[in-house]
Amino acid sequence: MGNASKETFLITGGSGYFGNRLALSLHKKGAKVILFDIIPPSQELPEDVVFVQGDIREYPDMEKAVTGVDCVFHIASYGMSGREQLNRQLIEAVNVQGTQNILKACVEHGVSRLIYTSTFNVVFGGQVIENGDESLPYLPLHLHPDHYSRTKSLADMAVLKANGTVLKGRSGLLSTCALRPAGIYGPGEQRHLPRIVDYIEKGIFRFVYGKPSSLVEFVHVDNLVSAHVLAAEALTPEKQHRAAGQAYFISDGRPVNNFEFFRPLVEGLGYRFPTLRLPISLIYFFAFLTEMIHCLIGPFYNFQPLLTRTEVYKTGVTHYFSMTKAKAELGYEPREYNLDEVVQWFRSRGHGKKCHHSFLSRLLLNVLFVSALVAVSLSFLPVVGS
Ligand SMILES: NC(=O)c1ccc[n+]([C@@H]2O[C@H](COP(=O)([O-])OP(=O)(O)OC[C@H]3O[C@@H](n4cnc5c(N)ncnc54)[C@H](O)[C@@H]3O)[C@@H](O)[C@H]2O)c1
Repeated sequence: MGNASKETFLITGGSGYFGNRLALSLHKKGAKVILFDIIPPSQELPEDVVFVQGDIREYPDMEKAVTGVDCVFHIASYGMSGREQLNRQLIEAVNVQGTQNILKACVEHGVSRLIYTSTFNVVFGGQVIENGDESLPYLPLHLHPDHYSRTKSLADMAVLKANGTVLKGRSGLLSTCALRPAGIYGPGEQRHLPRIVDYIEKGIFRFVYGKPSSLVEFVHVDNLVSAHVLAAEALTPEKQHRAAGQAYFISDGRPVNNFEFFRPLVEGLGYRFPTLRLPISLIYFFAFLTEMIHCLIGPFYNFQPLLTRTEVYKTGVTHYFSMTKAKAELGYEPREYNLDEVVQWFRSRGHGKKCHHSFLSRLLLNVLFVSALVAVSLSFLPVVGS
């Protein structure tokens, strides 16, 4: 990794799944790594990896953290999935104001490189995208059905706009870029996989939805780490600041049907893959109802919605991107991974089918499931007399 072994990297959101993995990789290469997060890392870190507890919403915290740093990986975010998606104020404060604080702190304290971990969602809002590239415009902000995607988009714009800002107190400019990953997977991933395994184990994963030909993408955590390391290099003068002011989509480069992608996990844990396929419009409506109900009773009982609308189209509507720009400009070469290590990770923690449900409990689950479906379908019908 060139000169990076002598450099100091700050990772915001460093206690999260991806931030932590990036930290370990940079540390292995001999770099000095500082993790910045509101919560301490859940895993033990090598002794010389520094953890700074702080909040990106607090500018003084950021000022302290960036002092003496060569390059920032801005990864901290809030509101991506589940019930978090519905906490609008916090999402805005972390994703937008937090990003502005970091950019300001970099300029004020002479940090010359910043890589932002963005998302596919900045251009995707439920429309079909086949082999899209970075020339695609941002999705108009009012079309984002969820706050997370809208605020990630605002942060992505702010980061790219800050590229070329004159640094205070030293010569030089701030170089920034945005990496826009697909859904992240890998052993120990905590955001999506445990929820999916929970649904499989509770017998809720009994159907798939959308067309079998719909394609989405994922990125293995280590491919995403390599893209970030390459992006940090591509912002240096040695690489002619090649990535400065640029955005890159990052995935494994293998479009796949969302549910087929998870088949090895379902079957690897000893469960039957569902054969029932439902129309995506029905599931979208169900997600809409769940969000409405959450809106009403969320302040008293903040339950985890089964699915949100964004999750429905992220999993059921075709959207995949070309890796040509990342390959050409960053030298990104995704390695091939499968879900074997993920299955092993869950199995080694006691997951996997152990015994068969009794006939009665299976019957009860089926009755519950069919009743829920009938209730949702009936709510599509106009009310008699109205
Ligand atoms: N997980 C995915 O599938 C996915 C897909 C596309 C993009 N991304 C982006 O990748 C990045 C990493 O994702 P992840 O799954 O590792 O997320 P994560 O939730 O595991 O990590 C985010 C970290 O940010 C920290 N954080 C939140 N608010 C903070 C604050 N105010 N101050 C300081 N730290 C704060 C959290 O404590 C957490 O440790 C995020 O920016 C996310 O938007 C993730």
